Amino acid sequence: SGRKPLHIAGIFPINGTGGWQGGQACKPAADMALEDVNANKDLLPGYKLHLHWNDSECEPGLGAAVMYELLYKQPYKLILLAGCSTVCTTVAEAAKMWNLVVLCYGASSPALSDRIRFPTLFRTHPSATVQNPTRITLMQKFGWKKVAILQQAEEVFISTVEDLEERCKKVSIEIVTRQSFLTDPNEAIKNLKRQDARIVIGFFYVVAARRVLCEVYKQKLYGRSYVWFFIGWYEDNWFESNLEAEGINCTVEEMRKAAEGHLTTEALMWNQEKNKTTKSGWTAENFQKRLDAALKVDSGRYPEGYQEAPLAYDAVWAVALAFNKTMEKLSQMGRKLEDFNYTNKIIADEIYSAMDNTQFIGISGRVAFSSETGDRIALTQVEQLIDGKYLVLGYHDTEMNKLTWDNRERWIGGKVPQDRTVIKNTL
Ligand SMILES: CC1(C)CO[C@@H](CC(=O)O)CN1
Repeated sequence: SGRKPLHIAGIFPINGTGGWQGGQACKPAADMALEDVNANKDLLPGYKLHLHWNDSECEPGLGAAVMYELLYKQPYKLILLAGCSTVCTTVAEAAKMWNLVVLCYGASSPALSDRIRFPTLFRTHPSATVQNPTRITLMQKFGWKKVAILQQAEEVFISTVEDLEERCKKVSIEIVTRQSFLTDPNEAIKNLKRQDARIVIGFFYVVAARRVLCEVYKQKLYGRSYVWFFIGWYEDNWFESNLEAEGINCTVEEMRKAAEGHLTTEALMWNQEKNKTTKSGWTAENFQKRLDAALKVDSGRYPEGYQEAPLAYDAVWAVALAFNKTMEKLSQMGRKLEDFNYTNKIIADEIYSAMDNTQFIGISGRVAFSSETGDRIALTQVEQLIDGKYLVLGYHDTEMNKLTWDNRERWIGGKVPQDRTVIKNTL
């Protein structure tokens, strides 16, 4: 095609069993974006983006080895895409030695917001802390000033809870107790009961969530006097699947009873205006049809990372838009993007500032990065499990601190549960 190549590196978690194998859907989504970007006449005229990639299996050690290989093998790469928090932590900490911008499409860990440790990191995947302002807004909306925390002892949850505690303090919401567990939640839940916790914010992966829910049933910490917040990105029927396999000694019925009425918060990864055309020319709806065909999901089996596929697609678009801006700027300085060779700080700084200012409407919604942390700015969604089905209750825009609410919430006792035992005056 006679177009000059612009080489980028990509690390995707595809095989392996530990962590998140989201590359299974994110790599095909990135390929779709490359196709669209290279077919777009207005973008990178005279150039073609080339993606050189490998599998990290969501293992940081393998991710580091794959990164060195991608960087040391000619040709030089201009930017590094990566997924999985553990891999992004490793590659983003090293990337500054090559003056490389790193763009993570699948990393939720709050630790990655540390600009000192990760000076060149950007993410199209929101940090897990993006849900905290939404949790606070819900507590204020329903008048809950005393809440409890139940968390699994994992780095991502520890730093998310620390952020939530800081935010609660600022608005004088009291954390009556913070219980954590490694794999068995029973003792922690017993402590919640002992402290008469009524509003509990949960932070755990889905396997632990099933153990929590069964123990909540056994200890009767559910129903009209309790509100549980769970993370919203578990699969829809998480509370009634895998019970045998995971040795959960509750029936589906008991799990449903304990789960009824709980709230969830999650970051939005698919543009809610399904038929609004995005920068790529696709609507989220048509993108989904195209992705389903590419992944052959007619069998109903969705590969891991399906939820996050728009984040990988938009990451490639962000690279193309940032490179476009960089090339224009560099040509005024008599330099060329393709001359970048890991030591040219001037070109590296132009790539950085172009990425920092990149904003567009993507398949995952408005894409923009916070200047102080490189974090994705995102909307969150609130759902409630009503009659065993998740219902969207509303959306929260953390930037504008605006809650869009449909008033569809339902409480088992017909009224909002209290955050503590209300002592009726006996007079
Ligand atoms: C929402 C989820 C599942 C959170 O973990 C991300 C993976 C990671 O942070 O390692 C992928 N997206």
